[in-house]
Amino acid sequence: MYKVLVTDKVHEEGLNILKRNGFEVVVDLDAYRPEVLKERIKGFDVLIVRSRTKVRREVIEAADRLKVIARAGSGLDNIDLEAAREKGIKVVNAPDALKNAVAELVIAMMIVVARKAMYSYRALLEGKWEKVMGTEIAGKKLAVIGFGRIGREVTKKARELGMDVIAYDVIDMSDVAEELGAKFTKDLIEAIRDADFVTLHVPLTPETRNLINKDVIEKMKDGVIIINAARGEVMDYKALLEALESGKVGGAALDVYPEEPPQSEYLLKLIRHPNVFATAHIGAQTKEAQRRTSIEIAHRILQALGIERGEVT
Ligand SMILES: O=C(O)[C@H](O)COP(=O)(O)O
Repeated sequence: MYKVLVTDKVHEEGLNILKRNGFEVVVDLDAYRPEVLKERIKGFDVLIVRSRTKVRREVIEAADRLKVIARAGSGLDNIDLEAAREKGIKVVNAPDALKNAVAELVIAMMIVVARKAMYSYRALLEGKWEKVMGTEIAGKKLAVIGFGRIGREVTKKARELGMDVIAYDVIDMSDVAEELGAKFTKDLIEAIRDADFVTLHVPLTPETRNLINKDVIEKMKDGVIIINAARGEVMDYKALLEALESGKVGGAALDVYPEEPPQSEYLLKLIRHPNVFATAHIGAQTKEAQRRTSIEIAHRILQALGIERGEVT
């Protein structure tokens, strides 16, 4: 019988699929801490995590039976893929299940910041009636940085709302962009240069760490609005704070941070900035996405173990 350890909140529907297949499923939400996980992992064949659990080399090396690490979500930056590969442990994720949830949040964030709605709301809480003046998103130019599943979903929705989209990626995807009525470039600066809105959708890798740095921000249009629902580390938030303070950046919406929850002084300053709308990594936090993710991940686990047919990517 396969034993599964779940260290983050995962929808029960996917876990029930595993149980129906004879798996023993143990949910231990305290085991996400690396020092606990190192011990707890022993005896388990499958580990299911979200972004909170960091599956580092020490954990992987301490595992004695582990065959599959399942990321109930998309980003794999919290898993040491190299260490897993070395031990022959398969890593699976569910990149399709949450793209709509993230894309909807990104569209909402663009509108909230463009309309300065967060400012009006904060003022209202203080008893002030602030009829702030905003801008519309229709007819504006959006740069989508990273043209994977989420970037493409954002593009689709932004086009429906009348935005002009330019997509950037390192892989040529001009055909897909054309189908969605967007332009495509492999040149980051070309993508951001004239954009009114910039939204980030790259995975966190050594190549994308700090991708949106001070130099890149300087090349953006004055008053640009930046959205980050990808990973905090892909952008230099100290540079963003400076750019917000100087007025170079007109506003920002952030769902992710280099430390979660954010505690450093500059991050707290950033999320308290009047032109910032910030949320707590809720991109994939919808009932629909969590349900779909758990089901997708259950099937990928069954496939990885050869119980069900299908390709494991
Ligand atoms: O990469 C992801 O799947 C998203 O960022 C969501 O992360 P979470 O599952 O930790 O909420």
